[in-house]
Amino acid sequence: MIEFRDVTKRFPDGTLAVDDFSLVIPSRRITVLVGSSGSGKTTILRMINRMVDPTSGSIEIDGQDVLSLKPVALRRSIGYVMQNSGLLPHRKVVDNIATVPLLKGVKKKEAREHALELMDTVGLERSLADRYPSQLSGGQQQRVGVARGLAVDPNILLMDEPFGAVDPIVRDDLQNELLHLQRDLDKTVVFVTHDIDEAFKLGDQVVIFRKGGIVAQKGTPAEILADPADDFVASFVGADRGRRALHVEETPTGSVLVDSDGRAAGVLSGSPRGTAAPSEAKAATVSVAGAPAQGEDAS
Ligand SMILES: Nc1ncnc2c1ncn2[C@@H]1O[C@H](COP(=O)(O)OP(=O)(O)OP(=O)(O)O)[C@@H](O)[C@H]1O
Repeated sequence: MIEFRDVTKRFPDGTLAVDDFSLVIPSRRITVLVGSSGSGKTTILRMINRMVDPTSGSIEIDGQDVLSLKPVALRRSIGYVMQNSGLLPHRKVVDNIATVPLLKGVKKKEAREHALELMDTVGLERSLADRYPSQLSGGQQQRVGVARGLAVDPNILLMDEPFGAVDPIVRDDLQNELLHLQRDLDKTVVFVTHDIDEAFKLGDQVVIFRKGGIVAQKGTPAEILADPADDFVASFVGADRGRRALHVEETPTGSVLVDSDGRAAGVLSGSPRGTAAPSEAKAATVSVAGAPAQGEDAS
């Protein structure tokens, strides 16, 4: 579990990037930070691995204050995937993936072998191993970025708009692969995006920011869709335009909240079957399959 407590970040030039931010990020789930540009999402992400340190407040990973951990060691133990993949242009794919293990002293042969296995994991042909990043498509480069993020077998994977620069079809593929990976590898993923559709697709927990870094709402996608906190959230998630107008469909296993595209947005429980209408969903317990269990904190 990662916990932000009353965290504020003011940069030396006076910019208040994060103001009194608190959040619990459950282990082995995907938490998505989504919202306006400049609302502090990247700064929050970077405070987890000490690329940025808070001005006040605390950030704990499994009860340990990150400020008590050495920044370099912490950074090398947490996966980080960024937009445009951040690959080193003069290094082959396999060496890009092996960068951090090599820095940590893993033998070259072993690091390369593991890198090839990671190429399998993220759906890259091993025949691409000796290419340079510029010889790959954007989607392939992002997969290399994900493989590199996984190379130290981190418990935590930070992803800063990792799929922002690829076309919608490739993006959809990469999102699906991330969901599969998460199911198989059980990482704690913190994911930053501008795209609310991406946030709802990937997030077990979604945190919506408004301008000024204020948290407008946090919850499971189903909770947010069923009960937007205010007009800003309703507009941001499209609920006000009916784009996501929710209705309840009965299935053999219970009541399922379905959006206007026919996608299941969540499962309703706590209301008698057949009686839950969208407006009543507020009163019901809404949960998304795979959402964090209460009190779970192991990583
Ligand atoms: N090193 C820095 N020095 C001064 N101000 C900074 C620095 N890094 C970020 N900021 C400012 O802090 C605020 C939050 O930036 P941040 O990058 O965290 O937002 P964001 O929500 O990730 O934005 P985007 O979605 O556009 O990437 C912005 O006003 C930004 O200009």
